[in-house]
Amino acid sequence: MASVGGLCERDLLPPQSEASSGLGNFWTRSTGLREASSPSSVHDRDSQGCSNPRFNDSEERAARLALLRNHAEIGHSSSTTLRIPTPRKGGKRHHHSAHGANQVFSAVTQESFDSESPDGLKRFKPKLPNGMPSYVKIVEVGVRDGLQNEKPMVPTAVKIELIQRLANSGLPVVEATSFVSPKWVPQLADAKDVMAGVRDLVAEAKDVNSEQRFPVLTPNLKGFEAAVEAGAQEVAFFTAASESFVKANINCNIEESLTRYRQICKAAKARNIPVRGYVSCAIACPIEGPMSPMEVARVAKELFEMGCYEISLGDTIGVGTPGTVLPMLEAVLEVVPVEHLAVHFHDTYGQALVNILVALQMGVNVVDSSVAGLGGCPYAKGATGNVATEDVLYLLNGLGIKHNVDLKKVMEAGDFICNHLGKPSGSKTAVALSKITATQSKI
Ligand SMILES: CC(C)(COP(=O)([O-])OP(=O)([O-])OC[C@H]1O[C@@H](n2cnc3c(N)ncnc32)[C@H](O)[C@@H]1OP(=O)([O-])[O-])[C@@H](O)C(=O)NCCC(=O)NCCSC(=O)C[C@@](C)(O)CC(=O)[O-]
Repeated sequence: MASVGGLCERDLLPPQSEASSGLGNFWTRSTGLREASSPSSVHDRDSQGCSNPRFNDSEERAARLALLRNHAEIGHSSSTTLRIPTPRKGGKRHHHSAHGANQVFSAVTQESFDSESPDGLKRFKPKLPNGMPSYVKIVEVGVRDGLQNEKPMVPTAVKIELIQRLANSGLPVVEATSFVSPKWVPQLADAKDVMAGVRDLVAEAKDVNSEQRFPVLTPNLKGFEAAVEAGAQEVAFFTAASESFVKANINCNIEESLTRYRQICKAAKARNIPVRGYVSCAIACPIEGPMSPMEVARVAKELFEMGCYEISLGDTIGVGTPGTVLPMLEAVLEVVPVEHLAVHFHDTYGQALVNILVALQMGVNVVDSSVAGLGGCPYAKGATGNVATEDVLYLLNGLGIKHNVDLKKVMEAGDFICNHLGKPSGSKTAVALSKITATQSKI
């Protein structure tokens, strides 16, 4: 077993792992519905690049939502309530005495250990709620969303090396930079040079028909043309559910942003370039406060209908909890199929992972994250970066969900950029694992 810096591979796994194959079977057994498949390649996707149709029709989706409600009863009044039912036996609420509860607990824990772990270590077998995807695509946004918030200029060579390291970890998507106004985002003024530095990586990914993509942000046609000229093979644009945020971020209103993006979609379609769309402030806006799920859904639907193959729903300031994320996702799922959705959580209040769990339960299988939790929001004081990629990988490992990313290499990329920035990692997983030595570790 490989060991790096006192860390060995098993340290990178939570107290259970590698059981993704059982997940889908469990889903199929419990529901009688078709098992969701992992996308073999993003190139297999439909005209705008989508595959892995997780819900073919609204009946399946309704069935999943019904299942979810069994786990968490959802109130449909204006303030949503989540109620986790207590265990039932014989149709009645079942109350354990303290002694009984201990007996039940020890039986459960013994059953839950996997005695056939290949390395002889005790691991918990994943015991998952229904409806989880068997594969999750991670969209790494640290180089763009993370670094755009850093005041000191990061040298182009450091950005290029960071992209190379992240790509080398197996991450299927690494957002490389933004072709935005350098007056608005000075940190990314070197977009053209960054793309020149990763040109070989981008070309190689295309040549070998690999899954790997290096999209760039483009806020208008000018940015799109510059991105294409610099060799971009995929672009993303961004609007929001909040008028004030759109004005602050791209100096126009929501409708004007949609008009710009229809132009980009048309130009991108002519060149066969896949387009991703972001809806910021999907939960709340730093200027306007809480957002209506219906407005988030309306904007997401517009982006989907104009040709975005994926819509990423951003909790830009990281204020969401399952209580607000769930009704937002429900509203969006009414108008955009789940296989076209991604979630993008910032972790300001430490809610990102639990929100991701809710999204997974809803069938979403694309998660944006940022190495070492880099980032923030220039319009919201105190807002922290995206959920750390390392933390998402640890969660997925624990759930037995495939992701095809090497956590150790992501941690090394995180060390690289944190050393450069002179700041500690924002990833709890990276911090914890970096303190564990191979001999100490029992996990
Ligand atoms: C959209 C604009 C350009 C409008 O800005 P504007 O000032 O209204 O634009 P303009 O058309 O009047 O042009 C002003 C100047 O910018 C130039 N310009 C115009 N366009 C470009 C371009 N593409 N690339 C380079 N230069 C450009 C243009 O040529 C001109 O140059 P000048 O004549 O003054 O020398 C500006 O507001 C902008 O660049 N905004 C970008 C803001 C940004 O990048 N925000 C962060 C990304 S969003 C985000 O992080 C959220 C997300 C996606 O992660 C999800 C989440 O967390 O919710």
